[in-house]
Amino acid sequence: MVSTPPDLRPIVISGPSGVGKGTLIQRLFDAHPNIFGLTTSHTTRKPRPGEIDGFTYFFVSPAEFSSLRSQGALVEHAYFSGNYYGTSKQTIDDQVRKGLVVVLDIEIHGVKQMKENPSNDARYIFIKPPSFEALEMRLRNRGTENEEDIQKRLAQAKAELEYADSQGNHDKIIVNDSIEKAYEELHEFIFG
Ligand SMILES: Nc1ncnc2c1ncn2[C@@H]1O[C@H](COP(=O)(O)OP(=O)(O)OP(=O)(O)O)[C@@H](O)[C@H]1O
Repeated sequence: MVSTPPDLRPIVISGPSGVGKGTLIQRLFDAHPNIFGLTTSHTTRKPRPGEIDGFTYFFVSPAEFSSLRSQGALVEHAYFSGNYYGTSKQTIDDQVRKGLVVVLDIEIHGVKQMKENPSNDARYIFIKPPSFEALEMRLRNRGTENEEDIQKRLAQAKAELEYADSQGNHDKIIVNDSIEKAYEELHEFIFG
């Protein structure tokens, strides 16, 4: 049976790096094919071999990115490691037009930018680690970052956790202790 969430607004999922956002989102997509849609970001980064323009990213020049930004075409944008990244209104609208519920996986600054504009009507979910130590262990066990990157991500995680602890910043906070329980809670929030 195809189940559709009762609330069709975009779902914004944030939380520190390594907390399990990607894992939870993948489960959601696998369990409910053709219900959710991901957006395609714009970036000024150069494509890597195998990356496809308009699919992996929309690859644009710094001038094009700046123009999109000044036109207000981006709902959120960030500068990371020498390049700009952003989500356009258009990519969200494209998915909505296909009848899909948009899921956005974005970091704290993006969440703040989206919330500054009330026309970005969305549901905000924060994924929290059971403890800071557990987060550090997950990041290390994942083995995809070097030590410097891990330290950067942990410093950023502190700011994200403080933001999440302030009242009213998210519609739902889920502690990802057991992945099964966290997924159940996510599912209940989205479909309940
Ligand atoms: N509940 C859990 N218990 C233990 N390990 C977990 C749990 N949830 C996820 N993990 C593991 O933690 C690691 C980080 O998960 P994931 O890559 O989904 O994080 P993320 O929040 O998407 O990170 P990033 O923002 O850096 O992409 C993975 O190795 C994943 O298998």
